[in-house]
Amino acid sequence: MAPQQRRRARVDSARQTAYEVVHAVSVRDAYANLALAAALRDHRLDPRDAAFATELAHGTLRHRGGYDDVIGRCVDRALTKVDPAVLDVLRIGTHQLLGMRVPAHAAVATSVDLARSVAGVGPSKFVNAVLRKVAARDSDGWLAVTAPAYEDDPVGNLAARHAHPRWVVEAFLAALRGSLEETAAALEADNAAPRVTLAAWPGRSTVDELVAAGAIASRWSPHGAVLEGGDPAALAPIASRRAGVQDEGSQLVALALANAPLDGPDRRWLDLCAGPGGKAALLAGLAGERSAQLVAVERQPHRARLVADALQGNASPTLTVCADGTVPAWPAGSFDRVLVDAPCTGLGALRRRPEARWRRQPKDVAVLQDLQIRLLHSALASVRPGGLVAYVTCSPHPAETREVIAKTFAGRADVDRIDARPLLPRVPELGPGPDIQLWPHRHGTDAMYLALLRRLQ
Ligand SMILES: C[S@@+](CC[C@H](N)C(=O)[O-])C[C@H]1O[C@@H](n2cnc3c(N)ncnc32)[C@H](O)[C@@H]1O
Repeated sequence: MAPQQRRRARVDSARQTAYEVVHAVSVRDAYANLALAAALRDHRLDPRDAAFATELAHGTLRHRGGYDDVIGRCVDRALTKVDPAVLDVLRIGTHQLLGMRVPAHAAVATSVDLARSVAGVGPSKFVNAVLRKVAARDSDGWLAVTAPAYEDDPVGNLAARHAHPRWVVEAFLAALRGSLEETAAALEADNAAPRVTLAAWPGRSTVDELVAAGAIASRWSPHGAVLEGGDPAALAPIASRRAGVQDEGSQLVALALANAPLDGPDRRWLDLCAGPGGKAALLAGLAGERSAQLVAVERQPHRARLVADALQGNASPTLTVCADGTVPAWPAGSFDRVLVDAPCTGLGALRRRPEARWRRQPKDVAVLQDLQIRLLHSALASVRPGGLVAYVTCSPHPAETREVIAKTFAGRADVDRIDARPLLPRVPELGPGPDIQLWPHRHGTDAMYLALLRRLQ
């Protein structure tokens, strides 16, 4: 198509912004939050248009699997044969039709304009024809076609209804010990935007300062505060890097490790998987209050730099090391407390990463489990006898949580499990123990998992 032909279509900036984000995720595997921030900057949208573009991009990405099913029933070829740019326009149009209150004529007309702009006149006619078919039913009408009946296949029904891949629903159901009702609540919670939570890093700022700046003290973390609206970066403690944006669940698991009773010395703390440094910043402040020192390890150089930045300004000395945590670069038994915040699927943080549920694949789990077990063995080698190890994931998938613990324990008589629940005495519904599972639908936090272990000899 000739460039002048593309230029003729008038596309509003909000939809153009959403398209750029959705397309960057589709073809470049971009992170939606980074792509959205860049696109919002480029297009300088006013707050109302920015909110519309954000909902359009996030909603489209969140529901992508379900929308592809609908679109697939409205085209005469496999979706792999549709131009990726055109497919993304169709997805954005479908979200306006089925997920937002955009009138059908506006959703179709603006999508036709967008298709003409990004792909040409021919594809814009195709988009018009397909979206008219999509518009023939509403969301419930399409679910009646695409979702299996709950009575026949409850997992398939929940997957379609709440826009999650089937394997993720199965993992949540297993983590929630077979409760379909709670699984539905967990899936629903994943589709709501989380509140912005802040952490006042001990020794650098206080919750009172965050409250004075407009936030509300958190329910459980004594270092947390919730910002109901506005840009967190505009708050003085955040701008001056004395506080950070951090989910309350992340704060709670770090606090459980820091507050667990420990016999003997308590001077050397290790964060084995520290990038980008949220928990390290909190732990470093807590360690400093007890004259302990935090060593933060991260394998990726650019993420190790982020850790060093986050720790800059900590009241007591810290050390950031760029290294592979599975190969300890320090003598065995060097540390008193060790955090393994293991690389994981991130299925516990789907609220913040709308595209992640469709990007992750079941085969990722086995690869990650192998690394998680190796990191946990390494942590157990790094802690002194009597010392504590916290194994943490932001995933509730049993293969990344209780299975990792069970497999690591197999053949080891030198490790004990500690009931972590009493360490968070005010937090309800932590699970049957001894480990802790937080959930968005129960706690309003990411689905963080924590197992606390003590090295015996
Ligand atoms: C879940 S993230 C940690 C989040 C971090 N604790 C925070 O609160 O900001 C896991 C991190 O482990 C790092 N990682 C992966 N493999 C590693 C390894 N073998 N050794 C050390 N770090 C590793 C990843 O690059 C990633 O930054």
